[in-house]
Amino acid sequence: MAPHTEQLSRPAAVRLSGLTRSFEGRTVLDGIDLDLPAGQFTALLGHSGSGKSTLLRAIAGLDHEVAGSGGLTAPERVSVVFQDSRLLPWMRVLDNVLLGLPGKDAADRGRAALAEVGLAGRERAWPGELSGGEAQRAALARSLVREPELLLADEPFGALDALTRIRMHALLRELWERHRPSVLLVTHDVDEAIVLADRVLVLDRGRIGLDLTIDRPHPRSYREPLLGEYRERLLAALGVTEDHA
Ligand SMILES: Nc1ncnc2c1ncn2[C@@H]1O[C@H](COP(=O)(O)OP(=O)(O)OP(=O)(O)O)[C@@H](O)[C@H]1O
Repeated sequence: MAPHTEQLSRPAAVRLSGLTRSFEGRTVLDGIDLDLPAGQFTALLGHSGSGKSTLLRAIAGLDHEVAGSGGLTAPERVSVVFQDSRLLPWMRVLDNVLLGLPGKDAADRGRAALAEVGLAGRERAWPGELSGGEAQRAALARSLVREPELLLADEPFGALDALTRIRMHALLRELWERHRPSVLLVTHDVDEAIVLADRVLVLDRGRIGLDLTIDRPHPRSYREPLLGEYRERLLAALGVTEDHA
């Protein structure tokens, strides 16, 4: 894995400067400064209500009321994956993947993307016929076929069972290795962040409370003892002590 210093020398895919967001007078994001270098896999942790989705929506360009002293830059091709697949139930899986995709070779690209996520042969299935994990695979295919420079993922595995989650982790990391988009993964799960990401941010009281580089080779295992040190630092930043555990 490239060391953090090397990553920082790459051009920033996302640059936030003084990003602020309030709802009804309550400040949720309080002047966030952040660079996400191109091609970096970053995870964002934080308590429920800390503003993770708000930050992600701002970066995705979905929030027009966000304010910033120096602004917000993000790449043109951005894909977003949510906790639910958001597949349209009246369209077959391949048509969901292709929705709005230009080009004569779109269908071939869509089929290739489905094959990449392990859904070859399911092109004509209806979303309702897919399991939760398969639906999320289809959602990933829909994102990847657009060749995003930035993939924003908001708890994409939050609704899946533990075994499916582990398989999806391996798949996401594999897809990242192959396509190298910048990734910002919002999660509640400290282990998911440590196993997948090369950099983990903790959002706390409207600011980035901790910015941690996970300098360990991939693939990583949850049982890897050296990851324990990162886990402890992240849990401490989240205010989780042994008493809470
Ligand atoms: N459209 C909105 N109107 C009013 N308040 C909002 C709106 N969107 C978000 N908030 C508030 O902003 C705060 C941050 O919400 P956000 O969804 O970003 O948190 P989160 O860290 O993603 O939470 P969770 O982990 O539970 O999904 C919450 O207190 C929420 O109620």
